[in-house]
Amino acid sequence: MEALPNANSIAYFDTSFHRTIPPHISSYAIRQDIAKKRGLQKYGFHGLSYTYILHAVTVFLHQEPAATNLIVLHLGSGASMCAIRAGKSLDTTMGLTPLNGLPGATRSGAVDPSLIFHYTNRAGRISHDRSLAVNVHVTQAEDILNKHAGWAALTGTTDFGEIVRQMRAVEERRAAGEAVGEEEGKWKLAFDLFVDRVIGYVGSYFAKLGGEVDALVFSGGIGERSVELREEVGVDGADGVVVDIGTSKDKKRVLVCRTDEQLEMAKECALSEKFWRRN
Ligand SMILES: Nc1ncnc2c1ncn2[C@@H]1O[C@H](COP(=O)(O)OP(=O)(O)O)[C@@H](O)[C@H]1O
Ligand SMILES: CC(=O)OP(=O)(O)O
Ligand SMILES: [Mg+2]
Repeated sequence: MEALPNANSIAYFDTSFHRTIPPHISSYAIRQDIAKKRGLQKYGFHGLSYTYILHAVTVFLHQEPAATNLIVLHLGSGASMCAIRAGKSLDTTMGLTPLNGLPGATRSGAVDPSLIFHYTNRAGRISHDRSLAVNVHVTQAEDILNKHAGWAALTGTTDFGEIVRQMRAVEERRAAGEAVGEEEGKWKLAFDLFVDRVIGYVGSYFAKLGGEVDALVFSGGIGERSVELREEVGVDGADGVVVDIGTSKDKKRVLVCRTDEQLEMAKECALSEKFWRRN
């Protein structure tokens, strides 16, 4: 801003791609007058990434977006998934905020919302007795679930690659007959927990798309690089912007797409006529 004081600043909303999510999917089952007044609905995130991936994948498949159904996994420090029907977002795992859905580096992902009240209560169960409240205000719960949960809370690292390496090392030590402390089970717990949530949404989105899925697309640091995770979700593979890594057990196409949110923003700016008009 200081270096280019006369430049226009352009903001892109990471939620725009998800504006096509139908109301019965984007609404929460709460009073709708309050929901509308306060804007309490599913917005979804990683929209720039999904826009980029949809374009790259449809070019790769030689298919029109309007004729393409995908299940896309954006698995990075922040992780989400998207069901794309006829080139449009039908559902996504993040919600009103990025907290919902899959766990991530420091996010818990979906939890039973009542967990917050149990977490902040000494008794471990809901009570109206204030003396039982621990020194955690409910508003702090949002911070805890966003910034002090996920891999960081489960294992002490935010690096998923490290979790996979440690899990493998433990398995090797076990196989060699070495004693392994109970605490070392945390690596596998984090890995398996993530795989479980991912598979849960793959199944849900497969059903929502009526089984008509052109491809399952892996992206984000974990999706692009973790062969272990892809194997657990049912597939395996390589390198390039979009790579065909074969078919899953049910004969669905599996792709890996190196996503690029910055390039998507730059492209949208470059292609928008209005940004090139002189004032
Ligand atoms: N080979 C790998 N196996 C598993 N995880 C990996 C591998 N390489 C990178 N990662 C993980 O990818 C994550 C970062 O993904 P990225 O999409 O760059 O995140 P961000 O959301 O910060 O942009 C880190 O947790 C990193 O450990
Ligand atoms: C919503 C979002 O972009 O999350 P992250 O930056 O963690 O990927
Ligand atoms: Mg990210």
